[in-house]
Amino acid sequence: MIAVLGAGSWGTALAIVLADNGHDVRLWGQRQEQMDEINEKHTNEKYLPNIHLPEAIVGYVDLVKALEGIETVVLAVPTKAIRDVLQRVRTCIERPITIVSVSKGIEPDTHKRISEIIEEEMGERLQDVVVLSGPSHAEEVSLRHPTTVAVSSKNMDAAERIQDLFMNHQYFRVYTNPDLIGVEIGGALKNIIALAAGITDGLGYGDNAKAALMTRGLAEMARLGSRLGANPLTFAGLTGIGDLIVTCTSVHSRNWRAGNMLGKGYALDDVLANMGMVVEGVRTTKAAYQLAKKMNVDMPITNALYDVLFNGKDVKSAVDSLMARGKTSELEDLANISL
Ligand SMILES: NC(=O)C1=CN([C@@H]2O[C@H](COP(=O)(O)OP(=O)(O)OC[C@H]3O[C@@H](n4cnc5c(N)ncnc54)[C@H](OP(=O)(O)O)[C@@H]3O)[C@@H](O)[C@H]2O)C=CC1
Ligand SMILES: O=C(CO)COP(=O)(O)O
Repeated sequence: MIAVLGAGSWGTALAIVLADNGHDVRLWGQRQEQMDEINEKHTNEKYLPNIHLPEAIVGYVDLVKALEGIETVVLAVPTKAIRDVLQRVRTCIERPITIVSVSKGIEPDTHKRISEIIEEEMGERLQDVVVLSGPSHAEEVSLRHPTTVAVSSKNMDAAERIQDLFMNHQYFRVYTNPDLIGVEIGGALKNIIALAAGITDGLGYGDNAKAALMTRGLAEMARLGSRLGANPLTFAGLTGIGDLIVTCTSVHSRNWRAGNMLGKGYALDDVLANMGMVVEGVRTTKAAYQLAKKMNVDMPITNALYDVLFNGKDVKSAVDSLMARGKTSELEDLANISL
């Protein structure tokens, strides 16, 4: 029995994987009518339209009941809700639990990764935290289309247990990667680049601009990541370039879609109000901007996006100012290693 906290797109899609793998799943959400829909109709139309959910998924609105006797919890709420949800979880459990973190972001102001927030909030009530990340749109996972992700943890035995839980030999393939920092930083920062890629698409620029953003975006992801202690090679893997590709090139991506609307001239508040789902890249842009300043790491795309999102800079001038920068070498400061 596994509990999945957060009945949005990703929590529900991962509940399907777990149910397909033979597990009973308690899917916890905060709205009674949504849990009734899951239990009576076996659907979650708002987040995964036209998908029939396996009957092994049972919706719970009562967190105490959802967590009764549970040892493994998948945490699938937006990053801004994580502290609040964990503070409630802590009071509901009697023994330490393993938490699988599947949310992607960095916290503004504290600059903590999600696994660090989980450790801080759970204290002694935490057995292990395992991060699951990679190129994986919920919409495609729920259709059982072939998908690959990676898991990482400070305790790789725990990561392997979670690999076994999620991996199946039909459509969901799970790799391990011991580089916890790289896995989390890649998954968080790719959302910034996806917003930027959406903007250039919205402005009507073509494939050259998008390839430039993705490549130079990956360079700045690796630059900050390696300064934080990540292995630069992780950025060439599923949780780096893999997730960057899927997020920058897919209409499923909420970050790309939000960027696309900004590129077409819509205001940020209207874009977010109309999305109806989380756009993590906005909050992560603030965190990465602050972190890059603090650590003196050059992140031109992140800085340009920060100006668009938080200083009202017009999108076209943000792209123009990126192109107007002084000359540099492609490999300069690419990673915190000597080349
Ligand atoms: N969607 C995807 O394909 C993927 C998403 N992710 C990551 O997973 C995380 C969750 O994203 P996703 O599922 O897509 O988001 P959605 O916007 O689809 O769903 C968010 C869910 O979280 C719930 N929620 C929000 N705030 C709270 C709260 N305070 N307490 C309890 N529940 C809350 C919402 O409930 P309600 O409906 O009641 O508002 C909703 O069920 C994000 O960090 C995202 O980056 C990672 C990989 C793939
Ligand atoms: O992380 C994701 C795919 O791997 C989902 O991206 P979006 O949040 O942009 O939809």
